[in-house]
Amino acid sequence: MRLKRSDFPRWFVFGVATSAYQIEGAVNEDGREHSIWDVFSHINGNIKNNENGDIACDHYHRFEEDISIISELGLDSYRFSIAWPRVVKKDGKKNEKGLDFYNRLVDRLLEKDIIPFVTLYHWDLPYYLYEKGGWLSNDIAYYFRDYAALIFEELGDRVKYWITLNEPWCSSHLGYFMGIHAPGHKNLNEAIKVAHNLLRSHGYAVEAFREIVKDGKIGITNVVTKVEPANEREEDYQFALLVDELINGWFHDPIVFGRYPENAKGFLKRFGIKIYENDMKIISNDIDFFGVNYYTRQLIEYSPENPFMYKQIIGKLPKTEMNWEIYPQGLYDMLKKLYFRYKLPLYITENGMAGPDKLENEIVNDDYRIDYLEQHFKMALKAVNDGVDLRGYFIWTLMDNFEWIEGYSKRFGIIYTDYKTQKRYLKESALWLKEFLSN
Ligand SMILES: N=[N+]=NCCCCNC(=O)[C@@H]1[C@H]2[C@H](O)[C@@H](O)[C@H](O)[C@@H](CO)[C@@H]12
Repeated sequence: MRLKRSDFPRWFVFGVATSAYQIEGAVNEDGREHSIWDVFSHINGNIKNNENGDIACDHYHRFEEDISIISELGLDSYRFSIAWPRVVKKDGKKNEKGLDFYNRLVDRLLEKDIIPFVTLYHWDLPYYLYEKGGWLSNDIAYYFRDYAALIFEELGDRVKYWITLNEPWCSSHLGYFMGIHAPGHKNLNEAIKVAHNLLRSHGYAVEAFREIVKDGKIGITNVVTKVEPANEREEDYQFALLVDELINGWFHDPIVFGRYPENAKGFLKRFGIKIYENDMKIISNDIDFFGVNYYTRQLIEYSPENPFMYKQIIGKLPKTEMNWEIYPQGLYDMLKKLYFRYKLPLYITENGMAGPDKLENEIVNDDYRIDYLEQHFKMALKAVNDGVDLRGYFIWTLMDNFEWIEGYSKRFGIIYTDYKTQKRYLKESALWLKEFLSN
């Protein structure tokens, strides 16, 4: 039975998502300062083919065209992020030209009847703050609060949906423990401290938001991975529960319950990791929704010979170009788990896949992406019908863009980006989406 837009409630929002560093380019234009990703991507070996976001999709100059495509597809909303280095200069003063770009972007969206959903931080920390300690410094929360307040003042009259942070798990664990994201540190103690300062920063921004944007809604977006035992063994089950707390609960519980998950805390303490509990009152300032970025599941197996006594197993389901299993059931499971545990409205703020997309005669036949999206749409609808207060779904992503350490080798877009010409081509999935949204 073919899924139709009218199967969803009328108020359900369909959107598409991007982030500043992945699409804007113009990294040295109009006084933009450098971010930790500008520095990290220019260090040889960090990014596949030593690529970087210097030009990306040149969205800084092509945003009108890109918004026209969003409008042409019939999407309700567009989620994008503000580049902190573009709007606050090293001396702390605001960068008028940077703010002007986002004002024009928002105004264009509103002209086209597209609801702006703004992410304040999607990983591009100003490098001048990193030099002062960055997310490791207690003071970062006050810098973030001041940056957030500036943006709320600037755009809050027209933007009513806000996300403080995108995926603090990635910023802390990939950036400070695994070292594969900027700034490339490999220290679990640092990662846990960074996670705490990210949550503190989130809390201070929410406090500022309540004073400045009285009629707005604010939340935080976490990547939510379904964690399952690799086998039916009790130990696998126990470690799956633990990993679920470490990667999911760690970034949700403090915001709703004002405390970190117990098992994960005990587990980290046994490895000598210092746990921070200050500012839990600020961290647990009420929010209006959780953003859910869903991609796949993780299979966990008890493995005593490993330092953390477990290991991740690669499952047997069909995979995307990122080698992530395609597992729509996990989306449904996690939407139910999040909603019934935290009782907060949810938006799927990212879901999508990297595919082997080839442009031939100006066509990209990505029927695998149509199937992926339809399967995940169905799981979202199932969750809504089962009582989950799910209010929208944003596809990751609008157009192929800079996929972090994968550079431009991975294509997640429903629009194909030809980086040589900067031409945009609607993939079959975009044409399918347009048809889906039209009925
Ligand atoms: N096992 N396992 N894997 C699942 C863990 C995925 C972690 N990466 C993300 O969530 C990033 C998120 C980011 O917001 C966006 O900027 C990225 O472009 C997408 C695609 O990569 C996703």
